[in-house]
Amino acid sequence: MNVQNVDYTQPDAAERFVQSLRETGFGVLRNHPIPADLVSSIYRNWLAFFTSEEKHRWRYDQGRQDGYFPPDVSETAKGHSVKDLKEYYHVYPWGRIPDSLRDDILDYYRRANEVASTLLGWVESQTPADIALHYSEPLSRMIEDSQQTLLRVLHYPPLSGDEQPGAVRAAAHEDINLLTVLPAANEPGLEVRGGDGTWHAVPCDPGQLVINVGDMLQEASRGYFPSTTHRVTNPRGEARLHSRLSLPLFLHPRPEVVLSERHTADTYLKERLRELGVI
Ligand SMILES: O=C(O)CCC(=O)C(=O)O
Ligand SMILES: [Fe+2]
Repeated sequence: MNVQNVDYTQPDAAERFVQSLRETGFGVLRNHPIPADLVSSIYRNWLAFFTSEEKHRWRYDQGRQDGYFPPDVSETAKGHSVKDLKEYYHVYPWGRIPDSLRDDILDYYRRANEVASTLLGWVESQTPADIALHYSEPLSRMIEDSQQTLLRVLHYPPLSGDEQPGAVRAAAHEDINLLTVLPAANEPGLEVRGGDGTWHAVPCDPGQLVINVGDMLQEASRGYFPSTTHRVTNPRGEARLHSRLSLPLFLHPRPEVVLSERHTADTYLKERLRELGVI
């Protein structure tokens, strides 16, 4: 398992990055256009939000799925029985966002979507012709004007010691969407499973971006791009007392986009959300 760390500004960036996605389902980018201080200010301000009682006023709406998801409703990964040790906030540009957090998070949403669109262009241009002919439209167009693309602000609280046995920050799972764009978290823990079943830390220094393939791209590329299993492990030692923040952007096509003969983006998403028990 060799997740490549690619300089976004180099002429061979598209080729090296997409090869890493093909071989590992993951790629890491440095020298990308998203300002590191925007990410660190988002982490700082949202940590304050998660550690205040105000968050409860922003509880999510079951139908719209925007807002705050407390630890007792957060996800149970497919095939697992214990809930992940996390709470999160679902940001959509059309959704509810606390006023003081709004400008930064929407600025990030816009910038990350712009980078994502470039990356989908790279993926498209590096897909062999016999696979690309099955894409129902250009990959970057699939997310254009999509209202479904989800920015999740994730908070993994410090461990208290009375967690349920077997509970982890994020149990092994695959992402549902096309690609996930993830700036370096403020603490380590993200791991990807190799073909031989062994776990590998995803290298990601501050300021870098991690990108991974989701099930929808795997579906649209007929398995050419693998949606690999990943997890977030519990910290040990003194790090147990640290909060961990991360900020995955899950790129979701417009609902009517055809992914394959079996699925549109909408039928695919609904099937997976039912499995997760969140709808
Ligand atoms: O927190 C992370 O680093 C990854 C989170 C993740 O994999 C997810 O929310 O799907
Ligand atoms: Fe994930």
